[in-house]
This record gives sequence, C-alpha cells and structure tokens, in this order.
Amino acid sequence: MKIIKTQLELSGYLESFRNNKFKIGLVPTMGALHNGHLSLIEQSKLACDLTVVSIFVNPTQFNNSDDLLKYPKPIVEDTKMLVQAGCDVLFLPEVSEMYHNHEEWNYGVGALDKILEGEFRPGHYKGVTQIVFKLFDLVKPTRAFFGQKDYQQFLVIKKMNDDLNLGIALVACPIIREPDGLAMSSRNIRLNDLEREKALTLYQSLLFVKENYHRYSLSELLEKAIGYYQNDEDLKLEYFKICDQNTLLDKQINDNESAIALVACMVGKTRLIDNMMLS
Ligand SMILES: Nc1ncnc2c1ncn2[C@@H]1O[C@H](COP(=O)(O)OP(=O)(O)OP(=O)(O)O)[C@@H](O)[C@H]1O
Ligand SMILES: CC(C)(CO)[C@@H](O)C(=O)[O-]
Ligand code: BAL
Repeated sequence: MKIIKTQLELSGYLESFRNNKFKIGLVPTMGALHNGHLSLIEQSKLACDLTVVSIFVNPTQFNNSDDLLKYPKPIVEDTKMLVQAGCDVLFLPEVSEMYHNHEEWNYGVGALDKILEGEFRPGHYKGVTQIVFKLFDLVKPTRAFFGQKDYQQFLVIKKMNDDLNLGIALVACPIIREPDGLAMSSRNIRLNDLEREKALTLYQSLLFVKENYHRYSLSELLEKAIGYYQNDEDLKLEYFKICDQNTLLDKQINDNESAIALVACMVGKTRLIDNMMLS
C-alpha cells in the first residue's frame, strides 16, 4: 500500500492510472477504522481497479471542539487494517495540507442543512461538503463509497454531486452492526461498559419502530420510541424522527412509500447516530 501525504504527490501518482482508464474508488474516512469502513473498501475493490482511502479528521465539520480533540487517531492500527484489506493508496494529509488560512466555502447545502444533524450540528455539512469537494476534485474518482449510517450526509453529498455536475457514481453501503445490533462507529470506543449497554437503546428503539410500523399511528410510534430514552440520565435524546427517505421531511402517514427512522442521542458524553429503513 502506498501512503501519500500531499495533494501534489497524490495527483501525480493517480495520473497514470487515470490515463490508463483505471476505475478509481474513493473511500473518505476520518480513521479509527472498523468493519463498517472495511465494508466500504470491500465494495470499492469489487467495483474499481484502484482503491484510495483517505484518513483525515476534518476540523471544519466539527461544531464541538471537545469532540474534535477527543476524536481517536490510532494510525498504526489503521494502517495495518488497510494493508490487510487490500487498500492500494492511503491518503493521509495534515490539516495545513488541506486548508489554507481564511479559506471560504460557499456551497449552500439548502434545506438538508436545517434539519436533524444540520439542526444539532450547525455548520457540520458546510464542513463536510468543503472537504468532500476537495477530495473529489483531487482524486477524481469513478466511484465514491459512503455508509448509510450517515444517511443524511449521503443525501447532502449526492445533492452536491448533482448541483455541481461532479459526475461521480456515489455508492451507499449498508450499516455494519456489532453482533448485538449497535451500529459500528469510531466513537463507540469512548463508551464505558454501562454506556455501551445503554447505547443499544438506539438499535432497539429503531427495531421496535420497524417491526411495529403498520401497527400504530406515527404519533404513537414516536411516543413509544421516545419512551425508550426516558428516565435515564445517561441518555439525552436529540431527535427521533420518521422521515421520507428522499427529502428527510417528517412522514405524514405510515404508508409503504420510502420511510426511514433516524435517531441521534448523547450516551454519556458520546454522541451517537443510527437509522433504519422502514419500507
Ligand atoms: N457501521 C457502519 N457501517 C457502514 N458504514 C459506516 C459505518 N460507520 C461509518 N461508516 C461510514 O464510513 C465512512 C467514514 O465514516 P467515519 O470515519 O466518520 O466513521 P464513523 O464510524 O462514522 O465515525 P463517527 O461516527 O464516530 O464519526 C462514512 O461514509 C460512514 O458513513
Ligand atoms: C465523509 C467524511 C470523511 C468527510 O470528512 C466524514 O464526514 C465521514 O467520515 O463520514
Ligand atoms: N461520520 C460522520 C463524521 C462526523 O461525525 O463528523
């Protein structure tokens, strides 16, 4: 595996592959890799001739400085995992390599920026689109692979890809879970044993809503789902919503048309998100 730290070296390295019409797959990550990330790499290796994984803890998408400071950075373990997974190129830039001072980014994310993650993490998607645009522009991938765990992020990136005619095939990959159902996340390692148990509430409440989607009205479903989080001081629910899969606007009726339940919750000091398709 080739490890590259500068944009100049990466674009130079990729040029001959591009000229030879190699299909390039890009898997953008923030590191602290787990099986969720590896599943994206696997998909890229199946569909592309060369797989580039980026590890970059992007400061502009963090609205909480403590969250940024505490973000895990186990680069030695990550590198080993990437070699084992058959990654071809690891792009590992410093912050100063990706940003210069007083840089502006004015792509408007629109309505998706005001709801759910956009509401609770102001400026988050501005930072995500800023870095993903840079990575797309640099790597010029044929395909880019993202996890459905960050479902709203996928819709935001899809919109940018369409709005700016970037022409990249975007692939949404299923959520990889621990055996008990907890969605894998780099932030899970911050949970203590008790919090790890309580974190399962996200999966359990989503599963309840999926299994009972046609049994109760939407308001009853939401009330029962929110009930999972009540009376526990370690769980601070930010939102539990049942939305249309395309717009992420609240569903009005529980029909069979593209519904998704999404949740964000603080478990102790760790913020977790999860979601589940309902139809
Ligand atoms: N459990 C998972 N299954 C599938 N894809 C995942 C999973 N977790 C993360 N991903 C995807 O991996 C890519 C990189 O995500 P990232 O590096 O932020 O990892 P993460 O585990 O989501 O970390 P965190 O949620 O703590 O920020 C994203 O496209 C994300 O959606
Ligand atoms: C897409 C991404 C790598 C951009 O920093 C990040 O938001 C993530 O890991 O999901
Ligand atoms: N996987 C989303 C990255 C973030 O939480 O900032």
